Amino acid sequence: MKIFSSEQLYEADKITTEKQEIASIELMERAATQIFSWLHERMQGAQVPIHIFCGIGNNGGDGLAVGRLLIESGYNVTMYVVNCSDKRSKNFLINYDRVKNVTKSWPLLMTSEEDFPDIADEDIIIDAIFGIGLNRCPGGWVKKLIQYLNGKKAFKLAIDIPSGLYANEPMDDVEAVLKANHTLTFQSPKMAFFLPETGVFVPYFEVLNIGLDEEFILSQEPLAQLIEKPEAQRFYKQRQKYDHKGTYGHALIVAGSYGKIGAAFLSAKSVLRAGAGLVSCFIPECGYAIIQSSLPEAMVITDKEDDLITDIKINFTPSAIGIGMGIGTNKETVAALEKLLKETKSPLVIDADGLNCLAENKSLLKLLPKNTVLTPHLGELERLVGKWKNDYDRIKKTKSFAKKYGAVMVVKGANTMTVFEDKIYINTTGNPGMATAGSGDVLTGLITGLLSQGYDPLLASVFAVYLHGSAGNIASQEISFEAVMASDIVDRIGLAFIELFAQDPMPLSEPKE
Ligand SMILES: NC(=O)C1=CN([C@@H]2O[C@H](COP(=O)(O)OP(=O)(O)OC[C@H]3O[C@@H](n4cnc5c(N)ncnc54)[C@H](O)[C@@H]3O)[C@@H](O)[C@H]2O)[C@@H](O)CC1
Ligand SMILES: Nc1ncnc2c1ncn2[C@@H]1O[C@H](COP(=O)(O)OP(=O)(O)O)[C@@H](O)[C@H]1O
Ligand SMILES: [K+]
Repeated sequence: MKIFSSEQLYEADKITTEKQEIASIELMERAATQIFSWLHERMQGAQVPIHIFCGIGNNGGDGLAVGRLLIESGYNVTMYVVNCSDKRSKNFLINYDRVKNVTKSWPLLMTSEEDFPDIADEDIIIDAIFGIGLNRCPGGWVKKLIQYLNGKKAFKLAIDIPSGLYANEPMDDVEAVLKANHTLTFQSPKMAFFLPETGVFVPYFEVLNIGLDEEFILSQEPLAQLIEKPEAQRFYKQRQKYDHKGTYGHALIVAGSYGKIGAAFLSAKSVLRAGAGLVSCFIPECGYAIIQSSLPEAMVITDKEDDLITDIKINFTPSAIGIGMGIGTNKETVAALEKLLKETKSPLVIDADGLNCLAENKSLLKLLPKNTVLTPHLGELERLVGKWKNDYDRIKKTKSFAKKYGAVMVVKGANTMTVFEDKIYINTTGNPGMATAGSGDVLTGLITGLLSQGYDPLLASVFAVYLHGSAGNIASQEISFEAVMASDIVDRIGLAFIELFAQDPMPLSEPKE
């Protein structure tokens, strides 16, 4: 699924009404009907009080239209107009009149704190105050209203976007955003849903297709591409009957130091689970017996030093190299990394201390072979690109870093974001159970394993991130978020491959047109 900007959505809206020869009020009715159906399917006529807070723009118009449809079906609805300005939109006014025609009374007008209504814990709040047309920070009593609603336990459903958030810009005031329980958004998820600062206001969302012009949508370069199951399925390369282990490459993992040999174990195991034909681990001498006995499928080459990596000597050309997990940032190790960067022709993934070595020795960055994959978490990213003002500034900095060094940047976290050239891919799998020691090592192994099988660096990264999150999801479903360890993730990579092509259970009801 593609993520579009608010500007693109307004344009799509305009082109759709022109091409389909419909009035924009009809598009609003489509949108409102979808929201009504969503609610009706779940509420089945229940007389739970529903409070709809409508702004004076088209988001408010949506709210009024939803309210009217609910009332016509016998629901217990109260509508409020959050009268923050006189500039009511045309479609707001049409729906305002329609409400009057159906209910024989006007919605309640709110102009100050005195108008805030009582809301019980069991009630439902619908937020139609501001949509993607928010153009300044909600202030005064409107901000207080948002805070008042946030203080209520009632279930909060936001239309299009929680009020106070911009679709694709940083928010102004964290205190002036509605904390929605669920958001029903039109046509395309918004960028704000996937970034840590703003995404907390959108714990769950669904996209409603309101039939905007397909041709226009397809012609647009999105802000980002969301990676869900259908996209991931297309990445998968089928194995052929006469393939042999040579077909899938001989990968190299360079990892570990005294006390951190586990990083080599986890990443090398992950390389094999990803499907590489062979894996060799280059580790300090002290890890030899550990890896040989814990992972007999892997071959082991050791450094001349007992507890550090100082000189990476190998006698084969790896099909891919994953380097950096638990290696430390010792001077000799940095020198070993520098030599490898200068000499290798293999596709490369650099993680963890490998990234810290680069950050502490920025002159090494210009040695990065083109298309090298870097997998920083936010701490490591900051050491590479410097401090950022907000999530959008971080994206900008990551993009320019990726361009400058020709790197594929895999920025890890919830909704891991892969950045390459001008493109952004946002992952949808994974869960907080994966915030555990070594889960990043497993990801590096997975990327290395896919590179080894001939996936190109960008594809290997985006696909590995998806599979890694999916393995984490399977693990947490089995044993809880808390109990997941990196070993559990690595051992479910196989199930993640199987899940990729598993049929989803039948939906409860047929999708609506
Ligand atoms: N294709 C689409 O994208 C469709 C969009 N629709 C709805 O239209 C919405 C966008 O509507 P609008 O462009 O009218 O914008 P909004 O309804 O989001 O709000 C903008 C209005 O509020 C005012 N305003 C903005 N920030 C304010 C603030 N901080 N304090 C006080 N007033 C403020 C603006 O001046 C403007 O009058 C979408 O979010 C969606 O809900 C739907 O009706 C259907 C189609
Ligand atoms: N809240 C979360 N939701 C989804 N994925 C997460 C979450 N927290 C961590 N992860 C994933 O877990 C991995 C953690 O990697 P990293 O921070 O490098 O850990 P380590 O250094 O311990 O291996 C990343 O792939 C990250 O995307
Ligand atoms: K809203």
